[in-house]
Amino acid sequence: MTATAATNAPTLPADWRDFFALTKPRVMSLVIFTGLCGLLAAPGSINPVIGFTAILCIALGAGGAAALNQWWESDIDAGMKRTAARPIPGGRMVRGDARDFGLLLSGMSVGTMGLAVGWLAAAILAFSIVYYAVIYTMWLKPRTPQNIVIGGGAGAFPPLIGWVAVTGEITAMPVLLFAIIFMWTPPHFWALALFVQSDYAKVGIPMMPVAKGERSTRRQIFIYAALLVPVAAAPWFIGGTGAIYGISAIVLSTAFLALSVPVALRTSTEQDTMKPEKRLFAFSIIYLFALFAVLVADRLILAVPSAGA
Ligand code: HEM
Ligand SMILES: CC(C)=CCC/C(C)=C/CC/C(C)=C/COP(=O)(O)OP(=O)(O)O
Repeated sequence: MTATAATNAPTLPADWRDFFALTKPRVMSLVIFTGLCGLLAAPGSINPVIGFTAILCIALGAGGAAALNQWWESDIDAGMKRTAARPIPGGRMVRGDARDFGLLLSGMSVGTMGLAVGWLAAAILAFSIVYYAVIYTMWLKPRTPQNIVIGGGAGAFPPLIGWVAVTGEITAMPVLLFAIIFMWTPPHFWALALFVQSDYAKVGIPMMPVAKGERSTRRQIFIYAALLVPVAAAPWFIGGTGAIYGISAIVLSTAFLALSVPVALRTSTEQDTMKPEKRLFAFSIIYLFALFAVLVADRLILAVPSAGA
């Protein structure tokens, strides 16, 4: 919960698998993918080696921030079933090693991004690391049920960073890509929080279902999913993409909204198997992968002259 809280003494030596686990690789795969899609969808071109370096830096920065997150909240992780086996609460790593690893990855990623790619992309990367590790993890998460609404901004930066790595400037399109993930994060996370809420309650984290109740959380999931429909389609409305993206975005977002309806209509007395919540959470991940894939497909198809004329 805090950097000074007591944690288990490690009983096993950490190996590379524990350091890898510290970067939350499964969650980060989508972070890296959205960053890559931001880079590939941006107008103009980038030297492939520099483009690869930019994506590597996003991966290292996100992994470093995840390590700092686990350094800070190892006692919270120890108290929840879902996270108790992580390297620190699992007794395989000392907290200081996680902190040093996180700082090293973060420093290397920002420095390399600045020197090899550009300082605007590096500054946004640095800000997103601080956003996740400090603003979200240390400040908002233990204090307010709005933690992930505001904190969700951290995970929304990668496509913006990828885009800026190519163009060197912040324009409407990368801001819209940021806005899409920003709107997507509350339904993504609260769907999961509804079926692991007892874990969060146990460790005193005021996640929305714990702090404001299920009814309010379910209503808010629907509201954010509804807002996501126009926000996801906005890149098409402003002429930043073609119809391939636009129509796919509307179809995907409408499906996401449709899956949020049974979640919104249920009441707290209907706990049972939590099937609608699990379905919405699983689809949230497919949704974002698909939306960003289609953004790139749209750009590549439109860029091929024979396909457009
Ligand atoms: C504050 C914002 C967010 C919160 C609180 C959150 C929380 C979570 C949690 C607790 C899980 C459960 C699995 C695990 O512990 O690894 C999860 C899964 C996942 N999240 Fe998020 N998430 C957030 C934002 C994001 C963002 C921005 C992305 C990517 C763009 C993302 C991608 C994923 C993916 C891919 C999984 C599935 C991982 C697996 O298969 O185990 N999340 N998220
Ligand atoms: C480039 C860069 C820094 C990107 C940021 C990456 C990113 C996806 C940040 C936000 C979200 C995230 C994984 C939250 C997990 O919540 P949690 O840490 O509260 O979850 P837990 O309960 O599993 O620890």
